[in-house]
Amino acid sequence: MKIALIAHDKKKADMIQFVIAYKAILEKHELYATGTTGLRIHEATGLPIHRFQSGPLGGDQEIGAMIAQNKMDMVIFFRDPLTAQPHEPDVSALIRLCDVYSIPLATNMGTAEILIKGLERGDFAWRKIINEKQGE
Ligand SMILES: O=C(CO)COP(=O)(O)O
Repeated sequence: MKIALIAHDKKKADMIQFVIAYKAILEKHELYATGTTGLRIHEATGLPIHRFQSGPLGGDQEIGAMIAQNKMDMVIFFRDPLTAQPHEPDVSALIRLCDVYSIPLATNMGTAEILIKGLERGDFAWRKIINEKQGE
């Protein structure tokens, strides 16, 4: 499964903690991230991770484009709800596309833990069925 990991600056420490805690599960999947989040995760865990542009430079939109092509299976996006982002339209667009395509999305640690545990349990096998139908 293809999983996108994104965190705003004040949430990056939470994201690293999360990836370390669930490394054994996440390492079985293909990981993608916005630029700085991906770099920080890679430095902290050594996990291979495909990095897009930094969020403010288009990274959210690149991940959105993958969703629109049905090439992303899950998004974990630790947003900072207390800081204005210069690229807020991109953030909203990414969240909107998750809803358009019914892609599982967690925007905080509590929900992310449930998604990851569900992933390990096989709750997202339906995504594989959709991907196989597309010949992925
Ligand atoms: O801004 C972001 C998401 O909206 C995250 O981008 P970075 O991972 O490059 O900091």
